[in-house]
Amino acid sequence: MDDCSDGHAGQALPVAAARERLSALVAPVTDTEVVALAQLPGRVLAEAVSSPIAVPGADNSAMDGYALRADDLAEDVRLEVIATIYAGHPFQGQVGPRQAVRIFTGAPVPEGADTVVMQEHVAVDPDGRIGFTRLPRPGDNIRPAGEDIPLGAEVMGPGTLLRAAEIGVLASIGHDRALVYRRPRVAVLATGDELVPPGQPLAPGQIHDSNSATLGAMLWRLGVEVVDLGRAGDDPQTLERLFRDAAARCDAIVTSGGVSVGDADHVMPTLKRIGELHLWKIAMRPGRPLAFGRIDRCWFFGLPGNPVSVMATFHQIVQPALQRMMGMAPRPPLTLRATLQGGLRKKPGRTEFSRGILGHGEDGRLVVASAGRQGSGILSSMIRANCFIVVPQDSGSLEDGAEVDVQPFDGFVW
Ligand SMILES: Nc1nc2c(c(=O)[nH]1)N[C@H]1C(S)=C(S)[C@@H](COP(=O)(O)OP(=O)(O)OC[C@H]3O[C@@H](n4cnc5c(N)ncnc54)[C@H](O)[C@@H]3O)O[C@H]1N2
Ligand code: MOO
Ligand SMILES: [Mg+2]
Repeated sequence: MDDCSDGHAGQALPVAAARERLSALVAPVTDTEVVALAQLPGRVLAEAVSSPIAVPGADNSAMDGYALRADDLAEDVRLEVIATIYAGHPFQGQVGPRQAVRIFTGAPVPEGADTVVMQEHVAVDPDGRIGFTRLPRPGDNIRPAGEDIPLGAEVMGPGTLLRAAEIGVLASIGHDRALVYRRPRVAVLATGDELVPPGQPLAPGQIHDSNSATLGAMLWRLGVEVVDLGRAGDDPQTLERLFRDAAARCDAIVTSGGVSVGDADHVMPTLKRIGELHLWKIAMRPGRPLAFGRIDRCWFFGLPGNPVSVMATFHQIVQPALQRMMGMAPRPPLTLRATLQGGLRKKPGRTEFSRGILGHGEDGRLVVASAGRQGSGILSSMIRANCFIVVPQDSGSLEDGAEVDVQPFDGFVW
């Protein structure tokens, strides 16, 4: 059965269309809060930030050496050293003709001087005067005021994901906090009568719930607030109660399992009954029977139960939508072209995200090979893989040597 009887979603939607539908519906969380620097990694900036200062604030030395006047650059000249300047200790005086100052990296260049010679290129006479063993060019080794950030420059805009570099720039312009969007609160629920939490023994027919752990890790890496709802059995009443509770206090719910067409698959009908179903089934493999909708103001992502389907649908569908909720500017996944080694079996009909191992061939070109068996229950192969090989929906099997798109796991969520 490939139909969704409410008419919202008939055939499985192509991946690009599913992404478009989600991004048209899901809006950023609008609440903001002020957060201190140490808590900023992974947060999203909610305002434009301009620099109240120039960075650096003054011309300063890039080397340990001597600051002097370019006019005095000559082989046979001798300069009198009139002061020593350390970083943090500006010199108030002037450097006149035939004068130099001893200067260290980061120290402000005094008035009159316009060139720094590194100390390795200087000979010091017994009387303390200096000459050159190698002549610098005029202006050498001076970092001009504002060379990193001019006074008043806008350094980043709203929607910027704050990583180490962004947080460092905020610090460099003197900000010890930033206005950021509130982190979306995302509930995680694993469904299935067979599920037992890790740490407890298995009875016959049971399996450990790995999806909660995988989803928790991916959501943590993404930077949302995770609410772990644990596990629910395949019972519509229980699901309804948990969905309603989560919808009342979360911005999104991510479930796994029970979303296909089996008699114990109650997630999609429950969502339809108590909320809105916007989309069911995406033409992707793994991950076809994904259900997306909302309950009141809470977005709902019903992911398939198979562990690799969870990771693939999270990467392709859930993550971009949550990034949008986080207020982030869209970041399409990095896609590279590589030469396939060894071929790939595929039937036309769904875009396939095959686990691949990407590297360089002998001629230096990018090559990719299958990470092994591609069953959607084979989670351990995600450890070996370092990319998805993206095989288009209408494509059949690919031969050895075919050119393919690959999406490297970017270290952000994986
Ligand atoms: N007749 C059809 N059967 C199936 C179809 C179909 O189109 N027609 N689609 C298949 C595809 S594709 C997928 S994907 C799965 C999705 O099934 P569900 O979302 O209903 O997931 P479950 O049936 O609950 O579980 C599938 C599989 O995953 C294991 N699982 C579930 N939860 C967890 C967990 N938290 N941790 C680890 N493993 C979990 C579960 O035991 C099952 O083995 O449906 C196909 N069937
Ligand atoms: O869509 Mo499913 O994840 O192929 O087994
Ligand atoms: Mg099922």
